[in-house]
Amino acid sequence: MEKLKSLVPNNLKQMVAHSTPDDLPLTSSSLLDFFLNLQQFHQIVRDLAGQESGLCAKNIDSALELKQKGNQYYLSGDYIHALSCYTKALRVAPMDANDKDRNLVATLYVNRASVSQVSPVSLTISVCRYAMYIGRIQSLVEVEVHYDTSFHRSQLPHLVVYVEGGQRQNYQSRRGKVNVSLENHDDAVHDLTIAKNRESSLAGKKQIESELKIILDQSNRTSNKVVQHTKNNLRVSEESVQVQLQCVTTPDKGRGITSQYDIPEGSLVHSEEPYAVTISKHCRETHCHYCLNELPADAIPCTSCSIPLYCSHRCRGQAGGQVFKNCPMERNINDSVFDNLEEYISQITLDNDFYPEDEHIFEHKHECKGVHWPVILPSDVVLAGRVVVKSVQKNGVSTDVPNLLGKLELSHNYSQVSPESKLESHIYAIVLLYCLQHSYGFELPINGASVSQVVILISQIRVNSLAIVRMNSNNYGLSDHVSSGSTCTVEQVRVGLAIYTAGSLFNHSCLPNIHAYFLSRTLMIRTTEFVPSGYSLELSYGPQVGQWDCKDRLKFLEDEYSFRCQCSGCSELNTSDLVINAFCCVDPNCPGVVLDNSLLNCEKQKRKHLPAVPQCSSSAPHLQVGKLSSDYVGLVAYLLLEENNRTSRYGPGYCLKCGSDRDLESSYATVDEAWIYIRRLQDAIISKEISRAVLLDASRFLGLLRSILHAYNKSIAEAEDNLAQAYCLVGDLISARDHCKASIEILEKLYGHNHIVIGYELVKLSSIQLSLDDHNAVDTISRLAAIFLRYFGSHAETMFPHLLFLQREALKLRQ
Ligand SMILES: C[S@@+](CC[C@H](N)C(=O)[O-])C[C@H]1O[C@@H](n2cnc3c(N)ncnc32)[C@H](O)[C@@H]1O
Repeated sequence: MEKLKSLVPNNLKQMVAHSTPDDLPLTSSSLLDFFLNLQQFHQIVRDLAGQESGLCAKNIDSALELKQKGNQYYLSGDYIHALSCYTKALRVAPMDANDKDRNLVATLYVNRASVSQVSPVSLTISVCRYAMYIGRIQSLVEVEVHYDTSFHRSQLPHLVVYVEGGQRQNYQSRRGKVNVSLENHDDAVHDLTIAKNRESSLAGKKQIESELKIILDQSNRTSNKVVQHTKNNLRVSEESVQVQLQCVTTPDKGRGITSQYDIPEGSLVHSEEPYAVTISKHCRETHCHYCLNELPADAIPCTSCSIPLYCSHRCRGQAGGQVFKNCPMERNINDSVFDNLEEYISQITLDNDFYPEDEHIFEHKHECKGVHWPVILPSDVVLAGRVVVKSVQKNGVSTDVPNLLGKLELSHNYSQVSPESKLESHIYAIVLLYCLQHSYGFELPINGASVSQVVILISQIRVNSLAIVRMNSNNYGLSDHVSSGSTCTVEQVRVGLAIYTAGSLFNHSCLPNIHAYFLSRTLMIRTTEFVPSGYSLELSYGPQVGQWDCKDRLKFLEDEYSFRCQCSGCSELNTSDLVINAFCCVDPNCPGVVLDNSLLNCEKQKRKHLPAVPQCSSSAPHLQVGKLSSDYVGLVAYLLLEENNRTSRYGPGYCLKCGSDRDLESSYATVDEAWIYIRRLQDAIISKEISRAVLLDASRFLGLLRSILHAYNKSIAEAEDNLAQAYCLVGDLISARDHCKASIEILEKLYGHNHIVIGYELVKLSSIQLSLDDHNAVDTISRLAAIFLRYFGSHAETMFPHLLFLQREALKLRQ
């Protein structure tokens, strides 16, 4: 893209750089004319969209080689590697290739099903997952599914389902394997241990031992993984939205969403399927391209180009614009397994049981054949491509792009974006339209009008798209010998980008009263506090009070979304913003706050930016200065920032309470020095080599930080957290617990006691407490469970399966 940019003549660049939405048809057609006469442009489009140069990896020789390797692994009893080889072979096997007079793809599916003691593992797992859903796991561990060995492409597997009676020889072993697939590692280890004890042959014992080792490895890697694919899918329909929302126009934020009635805390207020989605580039090999959940070992590639991978036939079918009949997820929970089992199995295995529906768009078609552009163009541009294609598919090929996209009615920020960004979106719009025409082949008019619409669309996507995230967990530095597999910290991973038409109407607040999360690709929105009728429902687009100070939040929102935030967090004083990056008073007995110039100015600005109309404030009560009569810091700062009280004594570097002067320059120098030692500790944590000297230095400099920074400064919380992690690693859990608590104490001041961030921090604390057999873990776990319930409601365990483990442990401690 840089190449194309450099070729644009200066006068055209200037014209585009200073364009307004009204000029777009002219600037777009001028740039289009220029590119059409440019050899390099046509070459770039050919490289990006040409199927001949595509990534399509179909190759019969590689497929046969991989199949051969898989067979060798299979014969040697290494089923995990066999499965991996067959899956890789499936990815590259041409659909029509034959091997020994049989269709190669069909053979590979049979081979894959034969893996794991000829029990078709993925099918058994699916059956068990279904059984789990309807509460019949105990009876289903005895189900076996057989493939007819004559399975051929045209002749789908003949399935026999029966309850195992007398054959209990391998029962525990098989159940162990199923449990592994369900990430139910404790049970798997238990089952396999029994199987090993029962197994009489030496070879059999060895094999089970190797499986046990794999499970323990897997368990270490995934025991805390938060997202469970199938559970995600299954639970979507369990809870329905009961609240009637309305779209209103607000004076300072454009359209927004309110409720006509009071809404209790923790209510599900919105649920929506995306209009269009695209997978994050770093997740293309690890996550399903349709539901965005993590891929299982037996992933399924696109049959024609083998590039996108799916977690199931169902997802592949849906990406191909098809839906299943009688979705089993919507079944009555009391349905009998055996009434539905055969039907269920046929649904998850038979491609021909799909049928197309208008609502389901063939998402992948225009990106098929291994073309390069979905991998190379930025995610928001690829998403723009999906929106264009969906519009065309829904409304017909002949319709004009301008009319199609108008229906989305999304807001945009084209007028406010930088000149550089305007030029880029022009270039991307032209390239995208040519790529779509090349690889998808629809008759889309490419002219000034259509290009300008795509320029606006890209701008709309930048303002309105939501990043789909998954929660992932890490071991909190507890070494294996102390962790007993129970430790966990949570981080968010972006797995996709999506447009939700109604979801994009929710405005931003740095003190949000709703929380968005995703089950597969379904957006869920839930209130995190009581919302009175008529109040705005606002989520956070990223930054929140407690996370960054006000000036950093404002900058982020200006840079990313081109608006000056008008939320109550940015226009009313709150304790968090005053203390998050503040210094303390030089008088150790004074609790006052010392701010530098930029922080002080930003806090003073809040008074100027108070909105004309009283806000529907969503701020948590404990953060509102007006209600902070008991919070000394907040009250003092409030009074001193009043215009009347503004004297030079209360400028930058002065304590806002007593007026004592702090030397900011030397304070900054000391803080910088302290951070050198804390960063050394962070590096040591990453390398897991923590020397006593590094630990002692970091502790000493934490003391120094505490003597300079305000007691609620976020850097202290971070340093405390680092020390907690380091002490975990060296096995000093008592010190780890103290530092962890100290960090939480600060974060509670910044975010409020019931914020989800506190929930995640309490997960760490409870892990340490459990490892210490500390009975306070019971309270910590019940507190964090209440927070998760507030943010995720009935989906809490789906989003965070580790919760179940923690609750079980709390129960044990109580007994
Ligand atoms: C995703 S849209 C939300 C719906 C939008 N208000 C509309 O009318 O379509 C995001 C845009 O809403 C406006 N907005 C959202 N939150 C805001 C806030 N806290 N302060 C000011 N403007 C806001 C900005 O113009 C932003 O670019």
